[in-house]
Amino acid sequence: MNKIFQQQCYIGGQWCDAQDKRTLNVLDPGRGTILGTVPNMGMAQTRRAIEAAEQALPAWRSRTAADRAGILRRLYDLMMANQDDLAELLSREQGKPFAEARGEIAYGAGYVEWFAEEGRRAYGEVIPSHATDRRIVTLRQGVGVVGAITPWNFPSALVARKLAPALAAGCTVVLKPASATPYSALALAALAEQAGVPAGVFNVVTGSAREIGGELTRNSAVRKISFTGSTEIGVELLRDCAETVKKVSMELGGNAPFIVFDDADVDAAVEGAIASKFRNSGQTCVCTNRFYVQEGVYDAFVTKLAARVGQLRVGYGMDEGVTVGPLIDEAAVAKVEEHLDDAISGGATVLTGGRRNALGANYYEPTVVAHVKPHMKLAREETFGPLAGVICFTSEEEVIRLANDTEFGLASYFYSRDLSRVWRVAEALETGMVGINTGLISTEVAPFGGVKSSGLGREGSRHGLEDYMEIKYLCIGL
Ligand SMILES: NC(=O)C1=CN([C@@H]2O[C@H](COP(=O)(O)OP(=O)(O)OC[C@H]3O[C@@H](n4cnc5c(N)ncnc54)[C@H](OP(=O)(O)O)[C@@H]3O)[C@@H](O)[C@H]2O)C=CC1
Ligand SMILES: O=C(O)CCCC(=O)O
Repeated sequence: MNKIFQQQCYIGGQWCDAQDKRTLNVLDPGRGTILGTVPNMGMAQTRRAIEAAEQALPAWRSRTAADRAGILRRLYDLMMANQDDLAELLSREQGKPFAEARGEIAYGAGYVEWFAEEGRRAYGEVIPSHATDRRIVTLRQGVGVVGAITPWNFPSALVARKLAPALAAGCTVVLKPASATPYSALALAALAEQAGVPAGVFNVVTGSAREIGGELTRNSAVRKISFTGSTEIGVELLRDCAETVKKVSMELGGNAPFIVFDDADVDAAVEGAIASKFRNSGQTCVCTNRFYVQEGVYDAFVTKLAARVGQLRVGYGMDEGVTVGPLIDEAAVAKVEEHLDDAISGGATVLTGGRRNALGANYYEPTVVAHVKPHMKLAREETFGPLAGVICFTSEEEVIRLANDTEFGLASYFYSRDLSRVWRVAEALETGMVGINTGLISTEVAPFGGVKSSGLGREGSRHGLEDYMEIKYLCIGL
């Protein structure tokens, strides 16, 4: 554990403190205790990290793709060899159950392995020419220095999902991880160092979001910003990136609908609902935020869902058998309470849960509420917690209108056994990702991303590499 538990930042291949030695405490959300500290850096040290990334860029981008792939492959091996230690660190700083944390490490490593392979296939093209004395060729080249900003809900996998395509494409990276969960990112930097990632190719800066973010977005040496987090901050970053016309990837908030039609397999839908709603205690941007169940199966679905949710075991992430950990902080618990109070005051009924858990301030019981109405807060705003509100609907046309009646467009889910309906509904839903008869859609081989206010760009799949590359067109006179 000692090798990967780093409490310093990583800049230009050196582990370092803030210039003025200021630090931030990092808490264990499950116990409220202090896990350690990290440097509280600002603008000057971010600039230094960008300079280190700029200096490392020419040598890194001129290595062969196979060479970069070999280093990424070693990083993948190291992540898997250290899976348990990484998972424990992740569980302690973020709160998710250890088994889920192990899953996140493997999921993140999957991106590293995928992009190690995909980087070798960054082909250009030869285009039939418009003139007999010219030839047209395109090259795909890495964008340059990348600024990456990641959230606390997947502190390891979301770093890997940005770092791996960037490095595979020949870019260098300055990362600002979430202040609540910096250790998983610093652990990846330690493993990247062991894997042979050269000094300056991957830099991690912790501290003031405004100062670090401000420098990353305004510095003209940074050619791309890749952000995962709230829509509010994403919009601010987009505005700040406009001045230096950076390429951007934005993976922002969601409000995923989960629709169960009368012809669905209700038991399968209940299992899908558990996976999609209660993963990471409901703190995932693709988590279901509102359930729509058709009138013919409504009662059966809510009864079975409540019974199944009642079996979930709330507890400290590192304790055996725990399936739902704490939320990240008390503000997150307060948001769940606000959404539940709003629903109850509008006539919704609690079927299970509906209160804080005695384990501590950040724990909340997994909750199911029935007779929810589409105008209620829990159906309009991202709850980001273990609260499942179920709305009854009558027709396909009505539910499509309700599902699309949101500024967000990240993920959606539906259950149906009617093939024609499957195509109709999949095409009509205004989201970047649709889970059909499944509640789990995340994998490194598929393009992850949203439409509308849920973001720009795709992560994972061959499209994920594209987001870190530019096309250069060569017109060759003969
Ligand atoms: N799409 C998703 O996966 C996520 C969505 N959310 C949604 O957002 C809500 C709020 O969560 P929150 O953690 O506050 O999300 P934020 O968007 O505030 O944080 C995400 C990341 O952005 C950083 N950040 C914050 N402000 C700035 C800034 N001005 N410039 C540059 N970087 C900045 C944060 O740093 P720091 O930690 O230092 O503040 C963190 O690294 C959640 O309840 C949820 O609804 C949250 C997380 C992930
Ligand atoms: O919350 C997110 O940003 C999504 C990360 C989890 C996933 O990839 O499914």
